[in-house]
Amino acid sequence: MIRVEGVSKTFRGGFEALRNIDLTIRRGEIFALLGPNGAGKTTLISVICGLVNASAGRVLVDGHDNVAAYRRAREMIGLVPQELTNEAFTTVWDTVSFSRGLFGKPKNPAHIERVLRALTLWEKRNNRLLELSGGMKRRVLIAKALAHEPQVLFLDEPTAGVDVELRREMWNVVRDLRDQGVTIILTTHYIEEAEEMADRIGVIRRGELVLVEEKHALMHQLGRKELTLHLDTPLSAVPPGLASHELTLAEDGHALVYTYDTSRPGKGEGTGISALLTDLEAAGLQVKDLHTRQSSLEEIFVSLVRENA
Ligand SMILES: Nc1ncnc2c1ncn2[C@@H]1O[C@H](COP(=O)(O)OP(=O)(O)OP(=O)(O)O)[C@@H](O)[C@H]1O
Repeated sequence: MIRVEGVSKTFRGGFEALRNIDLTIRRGEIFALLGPNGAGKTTLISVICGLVNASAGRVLVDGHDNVAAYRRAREMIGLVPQELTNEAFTTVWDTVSFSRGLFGKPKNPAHIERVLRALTLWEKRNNRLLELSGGMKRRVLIAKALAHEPQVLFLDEPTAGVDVELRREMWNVVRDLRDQGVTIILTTHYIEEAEEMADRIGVIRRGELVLVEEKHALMHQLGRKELTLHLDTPLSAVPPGLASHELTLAEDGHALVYTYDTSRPGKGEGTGISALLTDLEAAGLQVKDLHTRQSSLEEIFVSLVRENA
C-alpha cells in the first residue's frame, strides 16, 4: 500500500530528523510506529502524507508518487492529527462533511452517515463540537479523516493523554476500521498499545528505523522468562547432569539461571521446569530460594533502542 524508499529529512538549520528510511506498509495491516519523543514519528508521517517534503528519497502510495502525483496519493490517505482542532461552534455533521469537500469529492450523505454511525457519533451529529466530551472529539477527528473514503488511515498518537477506558474504546474503533479493509498506521509511545493493536511494529530512534518486526516475532522475544535458583553451596561449573538444560551460572556460582520460553506453553514438556527440578535433585543440589522474572515490554523496547545505538 505504501513504499517509503530511502527517505531522509534535514530541516533548515541542518537537523537530520529522518535518515534513509525504507519501509513497506502492507495493504490491510495495522502498523505501529514506536519511538521516544522527538524520534521522528510525526516527521515520517508528514512526509508520507506529503505535508513535509523529503530531502531525499520518495514515497509511493498505492503506486502513486506522493510528489509527482500528489493529489492521487493524498486522496488515498486520511490523517488523524495529534492535536484537537478548534472548530467549537461547528456541528459534527458539518465539520465531517466539510472535510470531504476539501478533497473535491462530491457530497455523499450516506457515507458520512456510515462513518458517524461506525464511530457512535450519529446521535451527536447535530451537536456543536464544544458540546462533546474529549473522547467524542477524538472520534470526530477520525470521522473527518475518513470522510473522503481513504484507503489508508494515519493516527498520530491516537490515545495520548486519554484514560484507560477511552483508550480501549479507541482500539476497538481502529480494529473495526481495519476489519473494513482500511490500512492503518499509528504512532504511539505506549508499548502496550503497539502490543495490543499492531500486526507489525517499527521502532524509530533518532530518525532511523532500527527495527521492523511482526508483532508475534517480537512477542516471542518478549515471551522469554528467567528462573533464578539460589544455591546453598556455590558451584564452579554447571554439573554435567544438568547440561541438557539452558543454564548459566551467576552470582559467583551462587545461582543458576534458567531461561525458558513462555510463548509455547503446553507443548511437550512445557517450560521444562519440572524436569529441571528433578535433575537438580538427582545432582544433589540444594536450592535455597528461587525467583522468576520476565522482561517487561519497556525493557525490551529500551534494549532494542540501546542495542542499535
Ligand atoms: N519544522 C521543523 N524544523 C526543525 N526541526 C524540526 C521541525 N519539525 C520537527 N523537528 C525536529 O525533528 C525531530 C523529530 O520530531 P518529530 O515531531 O517527528 O518527533 P516525534 O517522534 O513525532 O516525537 P513526539 O513523540 O514527541 O511527537 C525533533 O527533534 C524535532 O525537534
